[in-house]
Amino acid sequence: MPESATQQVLDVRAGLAHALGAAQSALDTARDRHLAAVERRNRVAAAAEAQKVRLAVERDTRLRDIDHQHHDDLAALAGAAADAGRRGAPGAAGAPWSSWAPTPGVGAAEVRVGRLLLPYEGEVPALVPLLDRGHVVVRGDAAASDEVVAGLLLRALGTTAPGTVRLTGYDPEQLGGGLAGFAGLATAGVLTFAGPGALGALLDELVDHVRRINETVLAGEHPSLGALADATGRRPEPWRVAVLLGGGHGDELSRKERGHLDRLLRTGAACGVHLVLRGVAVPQPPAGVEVIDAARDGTARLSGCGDLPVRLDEGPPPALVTATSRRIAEQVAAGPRPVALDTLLPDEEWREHSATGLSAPLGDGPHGTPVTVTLSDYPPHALIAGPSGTGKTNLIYAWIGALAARYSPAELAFYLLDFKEGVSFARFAPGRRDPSWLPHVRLVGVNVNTDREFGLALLRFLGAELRRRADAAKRHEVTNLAELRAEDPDGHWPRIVAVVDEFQVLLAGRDALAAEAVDLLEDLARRGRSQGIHLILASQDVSGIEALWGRPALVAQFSLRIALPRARRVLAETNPAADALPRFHAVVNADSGALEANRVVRVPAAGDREQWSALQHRLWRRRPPELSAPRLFDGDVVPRLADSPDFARLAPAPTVPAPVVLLGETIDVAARSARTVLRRAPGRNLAVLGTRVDEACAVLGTAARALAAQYPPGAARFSVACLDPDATAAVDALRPHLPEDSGWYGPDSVGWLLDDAAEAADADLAAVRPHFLFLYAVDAAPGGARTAERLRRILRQGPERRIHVLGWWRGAALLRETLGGQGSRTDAIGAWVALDVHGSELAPYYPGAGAPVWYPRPWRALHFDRSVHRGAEVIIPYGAP
Ligand SMILES: Nc1ncnc2c1ncn2[C@@H]1O[C@H](COP(=O)(O)OP(=O)(O)OP(=O)(O)O)[C@@H](O)[C@H]1O
Repeated sequence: MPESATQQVLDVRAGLAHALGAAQSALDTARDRHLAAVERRNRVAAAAEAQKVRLAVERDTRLRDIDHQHHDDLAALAGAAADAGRRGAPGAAGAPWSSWAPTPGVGAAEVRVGRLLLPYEGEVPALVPLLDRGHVVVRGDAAASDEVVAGLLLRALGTTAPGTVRLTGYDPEQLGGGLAGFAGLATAGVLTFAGPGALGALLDELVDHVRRINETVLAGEHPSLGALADATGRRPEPWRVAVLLGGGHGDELSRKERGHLDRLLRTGAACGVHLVLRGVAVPQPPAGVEVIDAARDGTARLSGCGDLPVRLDEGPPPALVTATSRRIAEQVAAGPRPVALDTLLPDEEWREHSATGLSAPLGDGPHGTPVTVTLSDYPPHALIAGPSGTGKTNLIYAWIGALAARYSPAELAFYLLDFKEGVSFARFAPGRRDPSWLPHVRLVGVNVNTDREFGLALLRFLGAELRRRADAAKRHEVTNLAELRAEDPDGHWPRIVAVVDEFQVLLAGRDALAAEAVDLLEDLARRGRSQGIHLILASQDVSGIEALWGRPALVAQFSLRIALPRARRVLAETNPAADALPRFHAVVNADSGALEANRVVRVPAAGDREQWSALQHRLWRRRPPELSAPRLFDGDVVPRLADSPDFARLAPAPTVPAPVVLLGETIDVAARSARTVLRRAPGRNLAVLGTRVDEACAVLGTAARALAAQYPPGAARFSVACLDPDATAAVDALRPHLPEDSGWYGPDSVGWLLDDAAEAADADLAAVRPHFLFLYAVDAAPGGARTAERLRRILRQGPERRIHVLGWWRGAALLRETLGGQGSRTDAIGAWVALDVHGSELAPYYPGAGAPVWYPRPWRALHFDRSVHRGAEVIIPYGAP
């Protein structure tokens, strides 16, 4: 056993040991597995953790990306909206008040009222459509609404040309106080108010206005005024913005008014009629009406901005409103900016023919189309009226320019006379600064207001031309200018246009001159039409011209009527069109002023010298070489003997049967010299009468120089006696112009001269050579009755014997004394020149019962020569050579 037991023990031990070992091994294995599993689990757990972190990061990144994208999209949208806002409301339509200034003509489609409240740092303006687009209804908080209305109006005014937006305010609650800042506009008519009871009338008027625009302006051709303006570049009618500030009571409008209001809200915008309503309920605003709901906190909802809240701008600073209103009113009062003269000029100059008439545009009509004016058989003559400063002269310039550019001088000739103070037509004649002239102009008369004779001279000249044309027509057996030109193609038959500005001066007064002028006018007006002679008479006020209205037949010939703003009576009595004309506009009416024939024309500025001279120089350079400069008659200029064509023609001749004495310039179209002929015949003496030394010396000096120019040396005897010290200088100045052997006498020596001449006058035979005695201040000759007796003998008998007195008496009565006193014969004085002597004093030297009409005026004289004159003529003494 022991052995076995031991063995057994050993076996058991071995078995145990084995089992232990196995167990140990299993344990180890198990442990290892456990460890591995733990490790694996740890790894998995760690991986799971990392994944979670990654996911979170990923999610955050994605969320951030989405945020950015969202933000960018929003910014892009808001930026685009802001851009669109700036484009839609440029300049004064959108600028902040701090830097606001009017930007007329930017053509804003919308105006800014505030900004959208967006989570975006840039600013997106909130805009509302107004001019040409729609209407605005403001509701809610009263103060905020007032500010919105003020802002809207100021922006509308600031984006348009002054005067092109007309406001009407209806403010029954505050009686205009709601628009107080804009009151300055009222002075220029840009803002008018409808009184508390006048809403109905205002709406009636606006509805009528819309109807008129639709019928007469749009006339089915354009859908709206805005479209018409886009198509033509011109806007014929202003915008009318009616601001109705109600009290917020729903019952304010009658049914009719409500109907009108609805109509205007629907149809007004196309016709430029816009409503800005505050406190006037509009239950169902139609499309095109923007509704602004203003809250007390300065936010608002705009119907055009959906749900986006809006922060309203503050109202414009009151000082800005008043200053802008004042400036706009000033600009409106000053009138529109002028159009350029060039708009009247043709593409090619001098292409037209005047055989049947003269047509030229005078400016443009309301739709921008030129308004053409024609002078022809009908209408033949024009009457223009415009109070001072309304542009009458400018209109005449424009007309002359438009005609002169179309017709060559062979087709058209102008005779221009201006009775106004000043020299408005002088620009057409060569001057000191500008030698050019308008080639068509044949005569320019300026500063003729005291020389009505010049107007008469023009009419006489035209009368003679009329006869010449009528004779030519008879010869060619034709009846009018067109036929004459066809029959006589080589003849020079331009149409004549005679313009007389301020013609009432010519016709004023009830004297012989006015009577003759009216007769001539009537004849010219009646017969001139067929002979191509057209009259344009212009006046500040034709209504006062009795000479015209007493002759309806004369007035009827002037069927072309042109009225400038506020001109009276030139149109028909029932035609008030001139009253409402804007500045620089005219009503042209080719049917004697009948209402239906009115055409309104905007006249371009032709007064500007630069624009004018460009045209005149161009035409002047093209003038035919044979054309002479026009005759310039300037009543303020003293003519010079050296310039006298008649003086230039005088030359020494072997025999001089009819010695010519020149005296001064006549007032006529041809610049003739007044003359008297000292034939060998009784009475051929000349008396100059009056106290004015310079003029008397000028007349005698001219006479002496003219006579001297006709004789070779020694062929005539010249004796000069100076008996008034004031005449010494003039007499001395004459010396170089008279022959060397002339005799010069003073108070001490004049007796010898008179003795000698009286003796020769008594002689049986005439002197071999003529003797001319120039006696300055005859009445001052010493010697009393003896001198007078000798003088009488010389005056009575001298001319028969070639002894002629050219004497200056310092009064008509003094001459009478020389002749033998009251009742004595005066026929020894065959010709006289009166200076400051009244017409009545001249009666003894004037044939017939009456006396000549003569009111002395500076540097003018009245000349009468009983051998040739029916009546006396006014002359202008020649001045310094
Ligand atoms: N169409 C126009 N556009 C711009 N300016 C004008 C126009 N017409 C006239 N004017 C300006 O208005 C002023 C007065 O014009 P104008 O001398 O022609 O008037 P008038 O009626 O002849 O006045 P008056 O009889 O006192 O001379 C001038 O300065 C002239 O340049």
